[in-house]
Amino acid sequence: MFSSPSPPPAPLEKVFQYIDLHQDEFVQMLKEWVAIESDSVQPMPHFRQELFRMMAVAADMLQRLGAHVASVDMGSQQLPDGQSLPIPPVILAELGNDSTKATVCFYGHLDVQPADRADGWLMDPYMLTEVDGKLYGRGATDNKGPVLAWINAVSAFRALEQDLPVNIKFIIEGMEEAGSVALEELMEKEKDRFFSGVDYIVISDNLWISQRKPAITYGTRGNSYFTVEVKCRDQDFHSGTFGGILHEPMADLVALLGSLVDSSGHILVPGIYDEVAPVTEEEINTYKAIDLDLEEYRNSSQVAKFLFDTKEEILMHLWRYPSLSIHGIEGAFDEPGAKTVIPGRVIGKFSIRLVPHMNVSMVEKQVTRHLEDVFSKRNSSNEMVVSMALGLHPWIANINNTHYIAAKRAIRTVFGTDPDMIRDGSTIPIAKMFQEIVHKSVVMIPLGAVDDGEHSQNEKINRWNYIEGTKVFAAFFFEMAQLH
Ligand SMILES: NCCCC(=O)N[C@@H](Cc1c[nH]cn1)C(=O)O
Ligand SMILES: [Zn+2]
Ligand SMILES: [Zn+2]
Repeated sequence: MFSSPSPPPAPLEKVFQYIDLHQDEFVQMLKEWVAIESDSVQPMPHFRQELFRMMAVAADMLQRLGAHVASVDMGSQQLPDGQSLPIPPVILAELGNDSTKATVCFYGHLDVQPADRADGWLMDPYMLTEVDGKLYGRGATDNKGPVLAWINAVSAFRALEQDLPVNIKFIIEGMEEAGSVALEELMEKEKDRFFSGVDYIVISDNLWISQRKPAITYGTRGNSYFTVEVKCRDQDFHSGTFGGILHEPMADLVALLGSLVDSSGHILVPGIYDEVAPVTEEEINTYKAIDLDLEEYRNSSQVAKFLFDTKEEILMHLWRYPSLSIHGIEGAFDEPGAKTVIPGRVIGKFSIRLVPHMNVSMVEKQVTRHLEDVFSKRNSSNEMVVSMALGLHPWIANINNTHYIAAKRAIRTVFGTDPDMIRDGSTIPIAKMFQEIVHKSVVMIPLGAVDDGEHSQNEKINRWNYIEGTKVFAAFFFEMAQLH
């Protein structure tokens, strides 16, 4: 699949050698970062302390590299149970201020998803463990490895006393997995200050679609997340005493949830597909060019059969069509055993992944109207309340922008192949914020392979991806300077 990469341009040769020679140090650094339990999802003081420690370690490292570093106080987070927890600082750092050079800003996050050995990890999730070139540990690929790869690339130039080809800025947060709490306000505040001199944004917080072939990401879906509450009363009922004489909340809710999507994945909410961008022939050709082995993908996902049979259909339904997922029911009886309960109040949760040019508030109206219609036909005496808890916009970029060209060249230099040009079916809300608030164009340069298992048990990054990814970032600095 790959031709062997031609030798890197002379200025990069030493940098690549340096990266190869120092790879064990880079892995050791990742080990130290993974050992910090910077879980932003579980609202416990221990994890918050770890998050603060993580941000301090990163700030210190950037300072030692010679960056000017500000750790911005983000205030506190009010939790639904009344608890208030401090938000870890966001790092805004800059290295170089040469007006003749391009300024590239890297966004990353150092918080992680929860991880517990008892959930099925084969090793301590906070002890980076290498097996067959795979570096297992929570945060290894999401997102500590890629953040470190960017820093390693900068440090290689510094150690060799080579002039950095671009000015670098960093925005690094510690609450991404909890929804990037308070980040939007910071971006509003900083758009004419920290971000004013930035030319391009790079994010490396997603994965390739292949195990071996690199990729560049130019779009993500958005998400509108709904809750639908059906309530009879605040207490449960005995089904022997009340079964047969009630409109049961759970029966209403199951009918409501069952009205949303059919067995072929088609969303049944009227009007929902109206604004979806029409498919073009040119676009279909881009999906054809992508190197996806459907059988390998299906097998590694442990799924018997997908809803669609061809690569093009699968990619389109992941990236450029909306999808509706039902996530769970709060208040439902979900324990083992045969409890004869009728839940008195239940809350269903589902979300719709949004694509260009769907509009969040239009989707909110369409979903609410549809659920009200279905509910009214049931003549239920229960109360129903629909709310949209999250409304995240889809993001799509122009792949002809300079930083896309630089990223493609950098990947070709390191891997000897052109990248897959991909979109991502999930949501990285900050990309749209950069576009809408800061008015900067984003390129996503993922480093991890499709089987890295972000958010899952046994998350890993391959040593190869981590080290070659470090070279990609170094080559990217060089290519950006050539194109500027
Ligand atoms: N590959 C990057 C994944 C980032 C991610 O998991 N984002 C979340 C964000 C989100 C959307 N709705 C609620 N949170 C995702 O689920 O897409
Ligand atoms: Zn992430
Ligand atoms: Zn994540």
